[in-house]
Amino acid sequence: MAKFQAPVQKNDYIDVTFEDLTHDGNGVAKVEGYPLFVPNALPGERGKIKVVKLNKGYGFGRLMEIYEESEYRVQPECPIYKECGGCQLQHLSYKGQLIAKEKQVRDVLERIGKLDNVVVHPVLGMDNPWRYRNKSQVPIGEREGGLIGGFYQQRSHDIIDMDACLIQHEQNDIVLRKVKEICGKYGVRAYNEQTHKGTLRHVMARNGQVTGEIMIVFITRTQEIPNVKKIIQEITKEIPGIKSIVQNINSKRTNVIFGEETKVLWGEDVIYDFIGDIKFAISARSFYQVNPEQTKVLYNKALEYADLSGEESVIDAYCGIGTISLFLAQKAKKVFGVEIVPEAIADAKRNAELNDMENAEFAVGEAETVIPKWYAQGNKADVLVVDPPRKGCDQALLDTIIKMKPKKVVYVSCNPATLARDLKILEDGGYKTIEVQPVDMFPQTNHVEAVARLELKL
Ligand SMILES: C[S@@+](CC[C@H](N)C(=O)[O-])C[C@H]1O[C@@H](n2cnc3c(N)ncnc32)[C@H](O)[C@@H]1O
Repeated sequence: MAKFQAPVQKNDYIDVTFEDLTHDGNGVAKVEGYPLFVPNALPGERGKIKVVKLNKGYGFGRLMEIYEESEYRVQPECPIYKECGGCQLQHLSYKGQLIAKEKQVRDVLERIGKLDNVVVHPVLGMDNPWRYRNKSQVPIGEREGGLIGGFYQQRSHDIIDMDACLIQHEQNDIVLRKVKEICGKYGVRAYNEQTHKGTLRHVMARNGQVTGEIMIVFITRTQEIPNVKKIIQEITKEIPGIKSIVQNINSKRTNVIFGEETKVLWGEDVIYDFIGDIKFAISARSFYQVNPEQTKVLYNKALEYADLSGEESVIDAYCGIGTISLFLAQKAKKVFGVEIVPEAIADAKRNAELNDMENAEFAVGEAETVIPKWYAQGNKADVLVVDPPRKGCDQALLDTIIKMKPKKVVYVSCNPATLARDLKILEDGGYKTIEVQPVDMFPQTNHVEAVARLELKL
């Protein structure tokens, strides 16, 4: 077999023009068609790079000098942007981010979904693309006897201590600073991955941005937290708005954050928040969208695409705590939600009651198991909504949708690549993708959400 020969050598210094941006925020330059991915470079820029790694079909470079800057390049706002892995696009203006995200969605729909003619609308962005996150979840470490907490440095497990995160709601910054200070003062040791000793692994803070209610979750290796009573006393005194303090125990040697056991240390087991007029109870383990302002935009778009008259039976697959289900239930005859996390389904049932909605029912289980079972029992939906995790829908669910033939499918996605893959399967199975609306739920990062409207072809 012929040995692979790249048109450049490792450690070469070369001048390039950047043509594109990858989905993970790297600039792309091509040398004789061979792509080189370069962090921090932007489309339209010219500069000098050092070639640092060569793979068979692509390589990596380091940006050494920019000769011509993109009109969209800006100074990153955050002082730890370079070290922290949380944001990838702070060096691109917000207008530039929206243009790049629209292109990203359009490109994968064409490349993976083979959908050349689908209408992709401009991304719906935020007026203020900062301080939007309602949830902060950080690993805890130690330095000079005190506790530190923040993000892992890119491609490492070294913790960058963080006092403020500019995409985080200010309330969560305050909570995290206080928790580090108070727990450190009372002798709580951070968990050490190497020795598998110490107590505190992660801290999660979540706030209801409409209600101002706060939940803190301590994720610990051990059942006991030293001086826990004093810690709680001080936290509840120092943090206004605190409604719930919860402990989750994860005693395994693992990268997975949460363990199986969750117990309430103080206050309620949930906090409450509103999206639009609907009130939601949110427990520690339940998924809840991190950007509430844009969630309303996203759910209203899903509701618009479902185009309900009040007579429809609707299935909401991957329903979480029933957020989309209850939005749809306002306009549908009946909504059936399915979700794999039992705590989330308990929240969903509580949420239906909380809002006096009697036309929503919820089931625990895998969407790909429960929905085929419903179909086998003769149950059908007029409209089916899916909002899967990043890996997209399971093939068994897509097969059932194709057999069940709901007139409309609304696909909410946080990963354009799996969205495109699944739309292709649904298109091959008799659906037409009419339009796709990207929504920027995650400004400053490379992530983008999108909602697609599909109709059954006649
Ligand atoms: C992107 S979230 C969407 C949740 C909800 N629609 C919302 O907007 O808040 C995906 C949800 O799917 C759930 N999930 C993951 N795999 C699943 C599966 N195989 N079957 C059902 N639910 C699943 C997750 O627990 C999570 O709540």
